[in-house]
Amino acid sequence: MHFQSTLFASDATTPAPLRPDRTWLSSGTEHQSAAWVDVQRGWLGDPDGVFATMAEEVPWHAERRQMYERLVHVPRLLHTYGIGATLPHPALTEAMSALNEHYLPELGEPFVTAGCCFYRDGQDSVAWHGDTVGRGRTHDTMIAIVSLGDPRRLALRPREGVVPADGVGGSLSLTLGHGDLVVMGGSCQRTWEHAVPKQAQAGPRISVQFRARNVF
Ligand SMILES: O=C(O)CCC(=O)C(=O)O
Ligand SMILES: [Fe+2]
Repeated sequence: MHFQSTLFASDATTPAPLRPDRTWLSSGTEHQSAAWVDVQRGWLGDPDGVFATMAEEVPWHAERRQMYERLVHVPRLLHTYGIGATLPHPALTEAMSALNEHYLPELGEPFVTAGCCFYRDGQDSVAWHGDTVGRGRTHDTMIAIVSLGDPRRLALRPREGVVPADGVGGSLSLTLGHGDLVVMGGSCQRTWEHAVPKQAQAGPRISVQFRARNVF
C-alpha cells in the first residue's frame, strides 16, 4: 500500500494519460472549418506545487492598454514564456511535451509558447475575444489551457453568423478547476469568442495557455 501511494503521489510531475473529451462547437461548412473544445479534468501533475511555484516565482506584471483615449488596466497579471524559455515548474514542461505528443498529428506543429495569467480575485477577468493576433486570425490552430487554483468560468459564444453545433445551445460555459485542461481547436479563435467573466467571489487562479508559433 505504502509503495503505491508513493508511486502515485499527488506531487508527481507527470500529467495523467491524455484522453480528452471533445465537444463540437460548430460543424464545418464549405466556407468555414469546424470548431471544438477538448476537456480533461484533473490532468496536470502536481497542481498544488505548480500553483505555489508560479504564484511566487513568475515575474508577473500588470499591463495597461490604450482603449480609445484612455489607458486602462488589464484586469489580471501576465507573463509569457516565449519560444525556448524554461518553464517555471517541471510539471509544465512535461505537460507541454505530452500535449505535443498527443496533438502534433492534428495540429501539424508543436506548442512552443506558454502565456500565463494570474487572476487575483473575482474582479480580475478577460473580456470577450478570440486569440486572433497572428496566424489565429486566418488559420485553424489550437490553444491548450491549464487552469490552477480557484475554479473560474470559461465562457464561449459563436461570433455573428456562426451556427452552433446541435446540442450546443448558442453558448457554452466550462468551469475550469485545479489541474483541468481545456483545448480550443479548429476555427475556434476566428469563429467563436471566449471570456473569463468577473464574479462576486473567487480566490486566486492561474491559467497557462500553450500556443503554436505566431499565435497570440
Ligand atoms: O484564463 C484563461 O483561461 C483564458 C485566458 C485567455 O483567453 C487569453 O489570455 O487569451
Ligand atoms: Fe484568449
